[in-house]
Amino acid sequence: MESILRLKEVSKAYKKSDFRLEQISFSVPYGSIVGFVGENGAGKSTTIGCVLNTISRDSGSIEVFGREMQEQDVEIKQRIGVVYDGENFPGYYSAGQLSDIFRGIYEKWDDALFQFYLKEFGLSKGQKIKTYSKGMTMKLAIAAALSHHPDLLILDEATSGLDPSMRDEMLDIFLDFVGTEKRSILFSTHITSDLEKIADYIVLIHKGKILLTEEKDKIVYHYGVMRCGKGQFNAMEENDKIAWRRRDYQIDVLVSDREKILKKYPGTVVDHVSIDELVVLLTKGEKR
Ligand SMILES: Nc1ncnc2c1ncn2[C@@H]1O[C@H](COP(=O)(O)OP(=O)(O)OP(=O)(O)O)[C@@H](O)[C@H]1O
Repeated sequence: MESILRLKEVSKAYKKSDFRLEQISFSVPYGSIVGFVGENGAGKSTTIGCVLNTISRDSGSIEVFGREMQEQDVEIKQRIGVVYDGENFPGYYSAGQLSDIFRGIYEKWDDALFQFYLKEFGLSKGQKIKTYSKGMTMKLAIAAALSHHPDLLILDEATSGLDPSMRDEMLDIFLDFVGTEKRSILFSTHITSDLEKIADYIVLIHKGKILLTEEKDKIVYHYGVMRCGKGQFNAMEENDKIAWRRRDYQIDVLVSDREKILKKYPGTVVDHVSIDELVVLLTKGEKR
């Protein structure tokens, strides 16, 4: 399948900490939303920094729109929209002033679309950004990122400051965005319920390594968690256990094919797994 973004064996070590990204490989196919998950400090922002060339990688390759991004690749950067958690713009500007600046930077800057989003998100054009609430600055950053018609949208915790109804509205906007099959989103977030709603793939990073790349529907519909006692756990074939956590009275075992496990071990309880529980089992659990 063709990809809008492809990372191959990307590694990065920081001089001032022990953290290292180790051989990160994953792809973002055209027309898809890829959820990028992992605990605090797992390496999500570092990976995104490598993609955007704000952090220099030590080795590996990154292809965007089918070609390797160079350091000052203006053409590729025109086609990427980025939203960070936190300060995206200097606070002394107003949304109206931002629009004047972006008109000069982005070839495809769309004033009408930007005005539309400002209205839609209830943002005033003249108010200084530093007087916005956190949610308002995030909405503004998303509006600005969408208004230069990017083909790839990179969201680094971009929705964490939004209330549930606003997040829901944003998810619809993101789904519309990828609807044409020509655009994609790399969506890093801790709010995995949002990914359950809109992601096509989940990429899990842990301590700088990719632990899982999987279709979201497979996780939601096929994976499961078997709740078993010691006897049931010991009777299970090793190959059926992906990861497990021992609790006081039961052991939770992550399995990749819920239906198969239910048939193979009759009378057992195998729940559907949420992305949150999957992440916990894979990052904190024991493995074969
Ligand atoms: N400039 C830097 N120098 C040294 N270490 C750094 C630097 N930037 C980040 N790190 C370290 O790299 C690790 C990964 O950080 P990163 O921000 O990529 O994680 P993350 O998955 O985005 O976390 P979070 O979910 O908390 O945002 C952390 O241990 C962090 O301390």
